[in-house]
Amino acid sequence: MKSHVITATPSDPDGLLSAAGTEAARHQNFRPGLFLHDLWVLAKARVVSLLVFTAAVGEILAPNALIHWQSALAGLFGIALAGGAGGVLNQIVEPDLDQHMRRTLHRPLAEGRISRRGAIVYAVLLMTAAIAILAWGTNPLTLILTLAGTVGYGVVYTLYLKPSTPWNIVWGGLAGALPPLIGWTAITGSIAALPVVLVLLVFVWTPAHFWPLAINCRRDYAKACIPMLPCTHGIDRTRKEVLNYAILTWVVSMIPAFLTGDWIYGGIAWLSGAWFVGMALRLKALPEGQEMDQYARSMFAYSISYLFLLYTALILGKLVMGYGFF
Ligand code: HEM
Ligand SMILES: CC(C)=CCC/C(C)=C/CC/C(C)=C/COP(=O)(O)OP(=O)(O)O
Repeated sequence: MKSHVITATPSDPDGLLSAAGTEAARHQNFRPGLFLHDLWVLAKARVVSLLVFTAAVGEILAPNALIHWQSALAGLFGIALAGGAGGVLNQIVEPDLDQHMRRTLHRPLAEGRISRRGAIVYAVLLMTAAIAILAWGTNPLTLILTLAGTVGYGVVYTLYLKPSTPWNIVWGGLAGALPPLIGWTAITGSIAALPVVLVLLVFVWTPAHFWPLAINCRRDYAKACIPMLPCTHGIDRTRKEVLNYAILTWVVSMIPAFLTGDWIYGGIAWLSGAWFVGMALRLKALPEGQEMDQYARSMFAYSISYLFLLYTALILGKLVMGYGFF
C-alpha cells in the first residue's frame, strides 16, 4: 500500500479529509492481511471482546451452565457476531464524522479502504449468522435481547442519540450493558435479579468509562459538531458527572456481593471501585491542561481494566465459594 500522506489545504487545514481514499486506490492497494485487519476493526472487535466476556460471566453465573454448554457457546458466538454487526452499522453511518477525528481517522471506511456497500454486505452477513446461531442454539428471549442490543447501538444510539443529545451515552450504554443478561437467558431462558444487577452495573459504568475519553477528545468532537458533554456543558460539569457515575458504579458493584454473599468478589469490588472513585476525584481536582488531558486518558484505560476485573472477580468468587447458583 502506498504510504499515507495527509495533505493540508485551505478548506481542510488539518489534512483530515485528504486521508479518505478513492475507489481506484482501494483496488490498487488491496492486501489480504490488511483487509482481514480492516474487517476486525470494522466489527470493533476489541470492544466486542469485553461484551462477550461479560456475557460469558452471565452464563457462568447461571444455574447449570455446564449442562447447557451448546446454548452457552451459541450465545457467545451470537453476541460476538451481533455486536460486530452493531460496530459495522455504526461506521456505515459515520464515515464523515470518523474522518474528522484523529482517533478514528484511519478506520477502513473513513479512509476508503472498504466501500460503504461492502460494509453493508458485511453487516448483513454478520447479523444473518448471529440470528441463525441464536435461533438454532438458544431461545427467542435471547434472540430478541441480542437484536435489541444491535439495533439499540447501531441504529438508536448512532443515528439518533449521538448527534442530538449530550446524554447520548447514558441511554446508548443500555445496549452495551445487555450482554450479561443475554448470557444468562441463553442458559435459563428467563430473567433473574442477579443478571439484571449486572446490566445495571455496566449501564452506570458506561458514562464514567466514556466521558474521560470525551474530555480528552473534546476538540475533535467539537470540530465534528457532536454534542458530547464536555463540548455542550464544559469540562467541570463533565468531571462532576464522571465522579457521580463512578460513585454510583462503586455502590451498584457491591449489590452482587450482598445477593450472593460472595466476600471475595465484595472485597475486590470495594477496592477497585474505591480506586475508580479516587481517579475521578483526582481528575476533578486537576487544573485544566495537558496533565488533566493525560489523566483523563488514564482513567478511560482504567475503566476498562476495572470492568474486566469486576467480572473476573464474579467468576472467581463463584468458583472458590461455590455459592448456590450452580
Ligand atoms: C454507548 C456506550 C459506550 C460508548 C460511547 C463507548 C465509547 C468508547 C470509545 C469512543 C472507545 C474508543 C474506541 C476506539 O478508540 O476505537 C471505547 C473503547 C472501548 N470500550 Fe467503550 N463505549 C461504550 C460502551 C462500552 C461497553 C458497554 C463496553 C464493554 C462492556 C465497552 C468496552 C470498551 C473497550 C474494551 C474499549 C477498548 C477498545 C480498544 O482497546 O481498542 N464500551 N469505548
Ligand atoms: C448486545 C449487543 C449485540 C450489543 C452491541 C452493542 C455495542 C457493539 C456496543 C459498543 C459500544 C461502543 C463501542 C460505543 C462507541 O460508540 P461511538 O460511536 O461513540 O464510538 P466511536 O467514536 O469510536 O465510533
